Amino acid sequence: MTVVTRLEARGLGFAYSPDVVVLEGWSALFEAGEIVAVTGPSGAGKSTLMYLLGLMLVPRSGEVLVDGIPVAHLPDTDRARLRASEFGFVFQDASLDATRTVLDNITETALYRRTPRAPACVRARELMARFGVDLRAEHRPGQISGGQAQRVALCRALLASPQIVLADEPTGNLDHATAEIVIEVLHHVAHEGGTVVVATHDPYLISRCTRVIAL
Ligand SMILES: Nc1ncnc2c1ncn2[C@@H]1O[C@H](COP(=O)(O)OP(=O)(O)OP(=O)(O)O)[C@@H](O)[C@H]1O
Repeated sequence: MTVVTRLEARGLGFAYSPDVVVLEGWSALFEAGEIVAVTGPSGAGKSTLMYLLGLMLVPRSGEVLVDGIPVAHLPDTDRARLRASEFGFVFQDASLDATRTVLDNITETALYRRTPRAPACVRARELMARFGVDLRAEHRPGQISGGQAQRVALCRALLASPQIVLADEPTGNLDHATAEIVIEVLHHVAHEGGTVVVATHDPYLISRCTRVIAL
């Protein structure tokens, strides 16, 4: 696998409509081995920034660069491929498919990468055990708690051992002990050479990051 060493936002601008301008000329560099907290008041644009960095939204100006290569304006299929191979994304609301089991939710991204299901399930079960949700593998998202759903979303994001992990309020619904497990896993990703960006209000998570950027 290509080892990604750097994620960069260069002069990013984004607006949902002419009167909802969220970012203007926003730049930052995220290096491998870092856990960067993006903070700011509600509505400042943290989630929007994560969607831009995660190539789910296209900026109206500026670029996102992965290892110096501009990727924000690639065709949809190329961005989707890059997302599947290099990025793990944890959404603020977990965004699980209510019709599928927890295990299927975690392993579904393996399909996009054409990874065989059996090894994906082994890895998914390892992650579930680590986050304490292994007993919920056959449940549907409607049958688990918000904190469990958030941990399931983390398992899904980490399934492919991505080089870049973007997490929107990853400790938002978690008690201290579970948040600590999540933070340790994010540190492990960074220690292995990954780049981690978290959008958060959580003072404890912020204190455990290696750098803080305020929006
Ligand atoms: N789909 C959308 N359409 C229109 N406006 C939107 C949309 N999503 C977000 N916004 C607006 O864009 C701005 C930034 O929203 P965003 O969710 O990125 O902020 P945030 O900093 O993550 O907030 P929070 O901390 O409350 O999650 C807000 O004013 C929000 O109302």
